[in-house]
Amino acid sequence: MPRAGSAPPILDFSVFYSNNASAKEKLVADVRNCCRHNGFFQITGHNVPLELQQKIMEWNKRFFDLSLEEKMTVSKDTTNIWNRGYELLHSQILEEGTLPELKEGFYIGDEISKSHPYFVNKKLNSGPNMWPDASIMPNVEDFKSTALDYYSQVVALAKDILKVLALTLDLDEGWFNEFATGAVATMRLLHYPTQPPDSPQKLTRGIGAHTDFGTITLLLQDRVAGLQVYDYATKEWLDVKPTLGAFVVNLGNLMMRWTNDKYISNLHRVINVSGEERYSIPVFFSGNPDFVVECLPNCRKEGEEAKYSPITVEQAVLDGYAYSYGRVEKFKKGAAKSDIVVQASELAVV
Ligand SMILES: O=C(O)CCC(=O)C(=O)O
Ligand SMILES: [Fe+2]
Repeated sequence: MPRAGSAPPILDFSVFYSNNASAKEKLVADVRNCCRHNGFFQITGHNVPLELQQKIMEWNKRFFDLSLEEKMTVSKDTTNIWNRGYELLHSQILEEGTLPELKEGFYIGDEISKSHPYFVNKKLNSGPNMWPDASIMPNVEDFKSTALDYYSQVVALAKDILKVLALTLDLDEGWFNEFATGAVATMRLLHYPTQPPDSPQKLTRGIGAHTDFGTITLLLQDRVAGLQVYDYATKEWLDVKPTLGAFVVNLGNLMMRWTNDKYISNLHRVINVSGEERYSIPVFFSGNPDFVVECLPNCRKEGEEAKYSPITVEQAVLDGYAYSYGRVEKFKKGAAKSDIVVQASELAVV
């Protein structure tokens, strides 16, 4: 476990909070295997209540049900200097050679003010959240408190998962504490309209094949499938079917870098051909922006070189953003259009 060709397993995280040492050891071993295999696993038995997951998912739907004009009142491009608020359909291309993505989003982070040092110093695009006006969204206070409660509980869970990850690497359980203090994490509500039947199959993506830029991502899916993880052994895309109450956890590029590629930050994508609207909520845990990530002590042998040079969390994550959003700019200017068909058909994995 896990075998080649099998979807990310569901692990019972409740043993982390128990006194059962052998069950905890088994959890650590299972997580370690997943990290080495494809960097994906799912967890149930965590402390985030099902009702809270369902409530934020309801708000997710209600937000995207607003008219375009209403959503544009909290557009992230009206500020264009920090990464909060509404993002239009077709704003990203994460997979080279595919069309702008069939998804819209709403970015939320820590509820900070304009005097917060992370905003003043433009740390990792942090800034005040943008909430719709009550004239547009009655009961917006409930949206806000639900979103912030959910956000803080998922961030707390991410910190517990980091403790398990430390144990998988034979490090002290608190090894990531300093990195996790003052951490930046970003949550996005996502809506994937169903793919129109006449859209080009090979070029259309809800989100193109990509790896996440940060450290770990905790994803909540609603009941509509569409998420797929690439399996290198079988060269197949594996469906990650939604499971009530479960979080999908995956490692990001920073964790791969940190472990000298011992752990995998894996390709995944969303294609929504279900005929239904799909909603999901990833929380991207980046870490303290100023923390310097360098090869962990026991992830290379004596005398062996680290594959990557040390980098701050901030630099690593911003590089990832520039890469994906830059591609859309290129596309809009028409520069990439002639390449699209060729590149997409060359992909071994479409
Ligand atoms: O919506 C999903 O299921 C996946 C989202 C995702 O991979 C991302 O936002 O990075
Ligand atoms: Fe992702």
